[in-house]
Amino acid sequence: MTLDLLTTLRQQNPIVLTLANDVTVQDVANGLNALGASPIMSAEVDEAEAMVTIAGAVCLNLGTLTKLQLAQMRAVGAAANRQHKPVILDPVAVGAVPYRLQAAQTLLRTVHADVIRGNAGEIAALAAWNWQAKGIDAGTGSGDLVAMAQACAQKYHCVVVLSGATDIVTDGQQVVRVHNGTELFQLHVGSGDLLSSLVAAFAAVQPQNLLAAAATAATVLAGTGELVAAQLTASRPGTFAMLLIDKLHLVTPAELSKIAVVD
Ligand SMILES: Nc1ncnc2c1ncn2[C@@H]1O[C@H](COP(=O)(O)OP(=O)(O)OP(=O)(O)O)[C@@H](O)[C@H]1O
Ligand SMILES: Cc1ncsc1CCO
Ligand SMILES: [Mg+2]
Repeated sequence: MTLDLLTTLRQQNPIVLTLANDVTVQDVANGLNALGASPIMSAEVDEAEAMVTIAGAVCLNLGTLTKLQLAQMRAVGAAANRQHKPVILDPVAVGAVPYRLQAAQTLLRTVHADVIRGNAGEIAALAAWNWQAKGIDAGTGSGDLVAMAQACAQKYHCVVVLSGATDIVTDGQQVVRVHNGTELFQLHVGSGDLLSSLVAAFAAVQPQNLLAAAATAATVLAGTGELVAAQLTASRPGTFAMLLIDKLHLVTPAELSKIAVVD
């Protein structure tokens, strides 16, 4: 993991195609843009191939899925696999809604996800581990989160980012833990959606090392949130969300290096 990748990202300004959810689409677009990537969203299956051609990576977010959107995700995902563009999957709420878990599993049979980014409840569901997810939130469960993330990565032959108080990034063997962050992320809906699209942005500039790309994305978002939280005198989720966008634009690799707790 190197934070110099943030400088590369800002120099290259990669196009990130996100098939977003209806709830957080604007936060995701603004977060990507503020950091230094170039967001594009799409809702039309017929433009799938052309969209993937101009993108450096794609993020498929299941947050408000419909049958139409699933068909679009199959088309975009297949095109990205063919064109060797990294595919990031955000399996929103698959731990809470069986329909979603089935939809994600079906999608993963035809599309290879290079990175899956989810909270503990979502990764547990994909790995078929016992857990009680709650809606879009991680929910409760016990067990070794690292082993769970590794099991999911091995099952789907991909990198997994299991986010939470500690973000766990693994390719099934190697493990990177990012200990930065702030509880304010949990009060701002869509922090995870943004993380998934930032993973895509870093994957676009470092496609040959997705473990490092994902770990850098996790460190940049968690570290930036931590820097913002340190400036707030009370728990203010609205202000946090606004200042987070500003700080994603201004934060430097040197600033993040000083506070990063990564092992
Ligand atoms: N308790 C916590 N302490 C510190 N940071 C946290 C905590 N919980 C989550 N984060 C950070 O929040 C970001 C989003 O992760 P999270 O696990 O909340 O995603 P999510 O559940 O998919 O969120 P959402 O559903 O709102 O999109 C990550 O950068 C993670 O490090
Ligand atoms: C609240 C919510 N519902 C579906 S997606 C979403 C945003 C968090 O992923
Ligand atoms: Mg989420």
